[in-house]
Amino acid sequence: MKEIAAEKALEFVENGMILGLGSGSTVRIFVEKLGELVRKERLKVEVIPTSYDTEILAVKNGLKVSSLLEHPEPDLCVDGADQVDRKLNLIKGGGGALTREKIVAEASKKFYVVVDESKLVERLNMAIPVEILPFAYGFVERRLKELGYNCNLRTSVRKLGPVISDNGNYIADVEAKEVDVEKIERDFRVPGIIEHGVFPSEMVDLVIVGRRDGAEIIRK
Ligand SMILES: O=C[C@H](O)[C@H](O)[C@H](O)COP(=O)(O)O
Repeated sequence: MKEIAAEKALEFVENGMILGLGSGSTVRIFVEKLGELVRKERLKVEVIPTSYDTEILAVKNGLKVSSLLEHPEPDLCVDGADQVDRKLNLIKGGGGALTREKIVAEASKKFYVVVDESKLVERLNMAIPVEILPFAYGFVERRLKELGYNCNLRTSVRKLGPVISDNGNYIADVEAKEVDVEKIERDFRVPGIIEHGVFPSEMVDLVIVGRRDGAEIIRK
């Protein structure tokens, strides 16, 4: 179903485009398919990856990697999500790439999200990935606790200590009693929080949902 969503997103790619590339398993499929398309159709496309993972994959698939310095306004950003609600608010950052993802999504003229149907939820309800400057961690944890949130530093069985993001920061998964998008935007304005994984629906142009029987496009 991820493949169906990725395949559909390819239909929006045009010759000459600068494409923001998100991160995660759905985007990985999109990147491989994009590489094939660019080779086959000899398209001139440049990409701006949002993680080392996507960057390496893009290069291996023959895509020309660029940056926001050269192209501060990409034409289209394609990215996955961990959860999507009915209004098209998202939670992202399951892979810890949320900060660069939010930057590239916001910089781009269009932001399209590719998900399989398991990501659609009535209400956002998972812990929110948050990128935190290590220097500030103790303070951020305390402040979030005062505001009623539970902060869990992300760890991995393959590494001692906290997971470190591509930007050299900690990633925490923050439990909220309720994911109220506007409240999160207010509450998470804490010095030391670099970015959080709630992407408000205003950022999103459309969501492509891969289903067993084909792709569904949800617009706002
Ligand atoms: O940090 C990771 C990203 O936000 C991903 O886009 C998100 O976790 C969805 O990934 P996947 O397509 O693997 O479910």
